[in-house]
Formats: sequence, structure tokens, C-alpha cells
Amino acid sequence: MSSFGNFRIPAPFNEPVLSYAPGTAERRALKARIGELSREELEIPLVIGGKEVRTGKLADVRAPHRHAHRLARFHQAGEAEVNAAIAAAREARPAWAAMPYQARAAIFLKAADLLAGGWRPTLNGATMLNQSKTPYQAEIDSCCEIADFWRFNAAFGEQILAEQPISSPGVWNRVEYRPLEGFVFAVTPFNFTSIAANLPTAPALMGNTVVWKPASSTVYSNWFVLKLLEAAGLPPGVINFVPGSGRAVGDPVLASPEFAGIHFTGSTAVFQGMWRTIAGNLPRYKGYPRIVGETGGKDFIFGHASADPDALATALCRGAFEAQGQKCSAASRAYVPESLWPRVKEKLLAQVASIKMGDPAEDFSVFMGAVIDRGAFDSIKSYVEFAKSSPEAKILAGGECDDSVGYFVSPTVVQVTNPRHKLMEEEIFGPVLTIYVYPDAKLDETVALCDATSPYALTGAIFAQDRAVVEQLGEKLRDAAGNFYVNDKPTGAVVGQQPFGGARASGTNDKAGSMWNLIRWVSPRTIKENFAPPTRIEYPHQASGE
Ligand SMILES: NC(=O)c1ccc[n+]([C@@H]2O[C@H](COP(=O)([O-])OP(=O)(O)OC[C@H]3O[C@@H](n4cnc5c(N)ncnc54)[C@H](O)[C@@H]3O)[C@@H](O)[C@H]2O)c1
Ligand SMILES: N[C@@H](CCC=O)C(=O)O
Repeated sequence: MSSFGNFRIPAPFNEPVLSYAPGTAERRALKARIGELSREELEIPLVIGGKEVRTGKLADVRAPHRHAHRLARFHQAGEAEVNAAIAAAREARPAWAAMPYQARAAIFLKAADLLAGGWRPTLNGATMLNQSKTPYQAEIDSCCEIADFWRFNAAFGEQILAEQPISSPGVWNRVEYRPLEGFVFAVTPFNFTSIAANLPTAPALMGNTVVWKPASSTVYSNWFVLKLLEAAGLPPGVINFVPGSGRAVGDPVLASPEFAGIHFTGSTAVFQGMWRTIAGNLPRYKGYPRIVGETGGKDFIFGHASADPDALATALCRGAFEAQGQKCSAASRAYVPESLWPRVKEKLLAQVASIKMGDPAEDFSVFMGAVIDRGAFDSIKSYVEFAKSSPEAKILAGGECDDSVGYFVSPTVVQVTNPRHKLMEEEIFGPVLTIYVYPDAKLDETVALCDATSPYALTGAIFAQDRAVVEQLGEKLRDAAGNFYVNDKPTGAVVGQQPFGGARASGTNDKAGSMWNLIRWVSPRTIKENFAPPTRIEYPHQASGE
């Protein structure tokens, strides 16, 4: 980009969601690409300073719905590779930081266009195979949300740079938004390919260089994100790809004096552990590292007697079971008034009974795939078993767990008599919805329970037609969710429309895909230039006379 024009970032737009309905071109292209991907097992290296590195410490990535199907083996990083990645980030930083903002943004804008075009079936196919997502769930994640992150972030970054102070006569005040001094550590979760794409690229857009640790279970789909960025022209060393176990990568990264910030999404326990490590390491860092983390949730739907019962039941079903309930935003606990329960129950159970579960990459008619891996399966199963043995819980639907072919947990609806039941409090991160039916007359105390029952505050939804009630619930549940929905399910936030993130134990609420997130990756420098600097030290009041 030359300096002979004030170039503007093209206006961002949300990538349209394709339908994949029978007979469509996108369906044919996706099926063909899934076929190709399924036939080839990858061996995935680390990528440090643009060079592939093989450690020989291999781990598998498998298709959750068919664990016999190995998608890839990947090389895992140890301390030596982490140190090499930090060195590569250091080396790449000066040229990357010096590149004009518009030139950096152009790489991500190009990546978005490549993704929306020829790369679409690859990213969606890889996500369907690796995260067991249906065509729709893959499309909104690994195509649309990634493209949206890249296009909107480019525009938000431009907005930040345009934010300038006023100047008095004879003075020109300026603020430059410098990248952080050091490297940024991006640590990404398994459940959204889009989050894996956003966490390293948001700090990179603002001029930082990055060490990226993907989740071990999804190194396969994440690998294609890296290849796409390379195809769009990302220079070597800007994002260094270092898969490996959490501690093996995390500990040496957090011990580095050059560590300048972490961009994390994952569980609350891991984030809190890393925060403690960072606090302990503080004296060795050059500055105060930026700590940005979006974490767990125990997301609620609160129904009022004035709600449309069919809309409420549908939101419960879609909100709880899409993507196997493995969205941090998934509806996990619900409060339904007695007066509405018979109709809601009937509709919900009919919808759940109609859910087809299976291999979503093979059979496009399924609604749910498998949960990500053995660890997730065992953990979710333990909650289902707990519900089965609890005198305060009754399983209304589902409750079957079968890992013979894939890690399948059927969509499970549990009714509890105790609103403080373990299943109402803890994040399960699977297809389990727990419902407490409350007496209509106890609305106020049930709302208070909803607010206080879990340590999280990520997403929440209320269903009511009575406007006064909508206002009242919005007020009383103000701090219970960072993303709050009225008469809609609590999942499916769209970049540019519903900036995403929660508070309390759910994270730092820096809102992924927003200006507020990008501001965390810069360290502003204020510059005052005086056009006529004084040449004498005296002030006018010192002159003689009255
Ligand atoms: N709030 C949000 O926006 C949001 C979005 C998606 C997922 N999530 C949350 O993520 C969780 C599910 O994802 P997950 O199972 O991948 O989470 P996780 O915490 O198990 O893992 C997240 C990442 O942290 C890494 N990690 C683990 N220990 C580490 C350590 N000591 N040092 C460095 N890295 C380490 C993992 O390898 C992985 O890459 C759920 O709790 C879900 O609610 C939150
Ligand atoms: N942003 C996604 C959730 C991301 C967490 O897993 C949603 O709104 O459903």
C-alpha cells in the first residue's frame, strides 16, 4: 500500500449462509470434498517461521462419529519447539509491525474471500469430519463466522486507528496504536473452527506476531485454517503453529520474558490456572501481559407464563442440542412455569424424538453428530448416570450413551425438582438439558435463583410476550449473561450483530469480533508535536507591573 492515498477498508458484510439443500451446487461440492478428505490421512507438522517441523512425537486426530477413522497424525511440540516459535515470532515482528495496517488487513480480507469461494468445501468438510458437525453447523462456523471475523475485524481495526485526540492551536496531538512489545499466545478450543481462526488472527491484524496452540482434538480442521492463511499471503513467522499438550506448550510460553498477552478460549479451570501462572511469573515479564479469555457457561432459558410455548420449546431443543450441545452458549438449564409446562413438554419431547443422530459427513439428514472425544463422552456420561441415580431428577428423553462406533450421546432432557441440583449448576458441555418447573406464583424467587445458581454469566434467554415482564426480567438478569436474548435461543451470535462474550466465571468479556477485543492487542502511544516550542521559561504573570 502506498502512502499516496487514505485507503478505506471495504464495508464489511455477513457472509450469506448457504443451504446445502438437495440439488444445490454447494451440496455437490461439499460431498465431493468430504469424499476426497476422507480418503487421505494427513501427517501434520508444526509450522515455525514458515518452516515445517517434525518432532516424531505423534498423536492422532479421529472422526468423533467413527473413531476408527483416523483423519491425521500430528507432531507435538516440546520446550525446544516452543522456544523456536517464540524466536520466529520475535524475528518476524519488526517487518510485520512496520507493514501498513491496510496491507496487513488485505491479507485477512483476501483469506475471507478465498474461504467464501474455493476453500469453502475444504474448511466445512474438515470441520464436519473433525468436529462431527452437520452441513449447517459447519457452514455457520468454518465458513461464515471465519469470513465475518476477518472482514469485520479489518473494519474495526481501522476504526481504532481513526480514533485521534483533539489538538490546540500550534500543536498536533496524535495517537499511534502500537502492537504489544513481545508475542501473543493464542490458545484455542476444539468446538469452533472460527474461534481457532480468530484468536491468532485478531492480534496479528493489529501488528502482533503470535504463537498458536490449537486444541489437540481438532488439529486437523485447524491445519486448513493455517494453509488458507498462507494461501492468502500471511508472511512466515507471523503465526507459528505449535500443537501439543497444554502444559508442554503452555508452561514454556508463559515462562518467556517476551510473553505479552494471551488470547484464550476454553474452559474456566484452564484459564484460571493460566492466570495464576502468569501472576506468578509477573516479575520476569517486560510489561503487564494482556489476559483475554472467554470460558465456560451454564446458559439458561427462562420462560414466563406469557411466552409462546411452541417458540420456547423450539429454542430449548435447538439451543440445547445443535452441535451436540458443545457450544459454550448452549441452553443447558431452563425454568418453565407450571402453567406452560404441559404444552412445552409435549412439543419439546416430540421434537427431541424426531432428532436423527449419526455421521453428519456421510448422511446430510442427521441433526446431531457425536461428541468430540473419549474424555468428553465419559464426562457427559457421568452426568447422565448421576441424573439416573438422583432421586431429585427424572430423565424425560434420551440418556443413552454409545461409544461402540463413535462417541454418541443421545439428546437428553432431565427434569429436576431441586433448582440447585448439580445438573442445574455445572457446565456439562454436551447434549443434556435440565429443566426446573416452577410455580407461576414464585416468579420473583425463581428469577433470583436463575441469577444466582451458577458461577457463570455467558448467555441467557427469556421468553415472554408481556412487555412489562420482558423489561423486568431484563433488569433482574442484567449481570447473569454477557449475551442476552429475548424470545430467541441463546446460541448463534453473529459477528457484527451480537458481539460475543460473558462475565463472572465466563471470561473477561472482551467481546470476540469487536473493536473492544482488538483494543486489547495494542498499546497506544500518545504523541504531542509542538509547532512553536517556547524559548523562555518565564510566564506572563511574572512580568512587572499591575
Ligand atoms: N466463552 C466462549 O466464547 C467459549 C467459546 C468456546 C468454548 N468455550 C469453552 O471451552 C470449553 C470447551 O473447549 P475445550 O474442551 O477445548 O477447553 P479446554 O480448556 O480443555 O482447552 C482449551 C485449550 O487450552 C489448552 N490447554 C489446556 N491446558 C493448558 C495449559 N496448561 N496451558 C496452555 N494451554 C492449555 C487446550 O489444549 C486447548 O487448546 C468449554 O468450557 C466451553 O464453554 C467458551
Ligand atoms: N458464538 C457462538 C458460541 C461460541 C462458543 O462455543 C454462539 O453464539 O453460539
